[in-house]
Amino acid sequence: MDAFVSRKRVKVSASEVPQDRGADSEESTDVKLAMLVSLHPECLPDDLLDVLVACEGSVEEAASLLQSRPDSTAGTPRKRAAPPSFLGVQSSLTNHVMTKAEDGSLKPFSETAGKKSLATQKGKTLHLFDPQDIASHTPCTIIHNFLPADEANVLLEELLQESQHFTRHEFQLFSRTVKSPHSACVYVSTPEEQQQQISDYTYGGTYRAKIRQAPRELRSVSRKVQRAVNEEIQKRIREVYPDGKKLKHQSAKEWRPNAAFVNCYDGPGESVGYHSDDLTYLGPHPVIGSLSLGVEREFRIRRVVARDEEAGENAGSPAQTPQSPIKAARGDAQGQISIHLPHNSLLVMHAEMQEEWKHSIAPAQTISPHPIAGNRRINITYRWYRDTMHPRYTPRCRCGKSAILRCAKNKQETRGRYMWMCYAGYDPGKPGCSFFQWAEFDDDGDPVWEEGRSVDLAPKLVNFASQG
Ligand SMILES: O=C(O)CCC(=O)C(=O)O
Ligand SMILES: [Fe+2]
Repeated sequence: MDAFVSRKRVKVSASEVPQDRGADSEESTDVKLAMLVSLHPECLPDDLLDVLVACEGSVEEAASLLQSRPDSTAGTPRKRAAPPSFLGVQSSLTNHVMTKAEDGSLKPFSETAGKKSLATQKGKTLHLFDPQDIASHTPCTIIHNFLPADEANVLLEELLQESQHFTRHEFQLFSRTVKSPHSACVYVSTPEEQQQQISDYTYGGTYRAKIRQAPRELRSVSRKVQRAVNEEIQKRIREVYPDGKKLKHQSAKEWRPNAAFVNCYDGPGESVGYHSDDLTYLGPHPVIGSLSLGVEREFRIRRVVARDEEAGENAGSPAQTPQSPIKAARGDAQGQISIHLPHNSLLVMHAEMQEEWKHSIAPAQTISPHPIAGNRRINITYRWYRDTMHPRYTPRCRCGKSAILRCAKNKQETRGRYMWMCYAGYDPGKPGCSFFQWAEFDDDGDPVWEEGRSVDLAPKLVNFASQG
């Protein structure tokens, strides 16, 4: 996961400043907001943003202001509104598009707006349930009741057992150590890979000590996930992408998961802030298969709006770029879309997702307990790390660490280009070296290195499905 964690921006000298570095200032607002959300998951992000603005962007001041105010104080951010009462009711997932009305209650979308244009407004949430609506208006597709019921339960039980080993990612916020508002663990296929992940791979810029070998059900289910995700990718290409062709830099190969992040959200307050997933090992335009088990929760997404797009003539009407082949719900540049993820649903985050959208699991005020998981939700994101992006091949910054890959978002001239950056830009408290290099990829999204560089030495991660 590309961390919602704080990333202190490193100043680089003028000669090293790429045109798009302005993207960072926009990013940092998100990151600052994510910090506040992780500190105050009970508050609405919009309200936290107001506090952040009032404190002229100082997270430290905003955090101390929020801390010092009793709940009853006027101006204190509102507590989150109660979630819809139909949370957890999987059988009603047909053709209901709900949106929040002025008074905060959920109303059928048809009552609050014209049926055809799925419009969201700043600060509003558009709730989508129907797989067809989700496929048409978001960069995701969903399959409900994905596994046979028994198989889903066995997998859930296995991962609930595993969850005793999960840890909370810790990060530094000024003088405080802040913990991620949910626990997680990374899984790979073999003990050798486990070691390699600990020593070579970073997550959101930091090395992780907790990597485990994928247990039986997690691997076995991956075969079904692999098949379904490949089918969904082909369907997406045929039905949605321009000229029925894969996106530029999207891999043309079969999607073969070889790593999984498993998250546990224990209770309604646990969450993950808005982020996009780290591209460093996935490469450009990755596809991710995300299986949800246990308590139903809301997966919220919002499109990343470049500053020039927001200020310019496209404001309120997101551009339809080649990478963004679907016309997103109008105005969702400002509002957000909520996709409800019931037990045993497979969400496919398609190739256009990570570069152009951010996603989160919003805290809920109430949840419907699950008969096996109680208050817990388990989520597995099956990922395919590219052999060609092994940390032995990717550039090292002047700190001697593997650089991280990011996509430029802000300026029209450079939007969509990729860059290698010093990992410390993600790790607050570390000065970093301000390393920067544009990243070049071929049409299939594999890196193009300078001539003579060998890329056959690193051990390849083993595909889960190829294991017994
Ligand atoms: O829990 C989820 O559905 C999303 C998790 C996620 O975003 C991640 O692991 O990067
Ligand atoms: Fe994520």
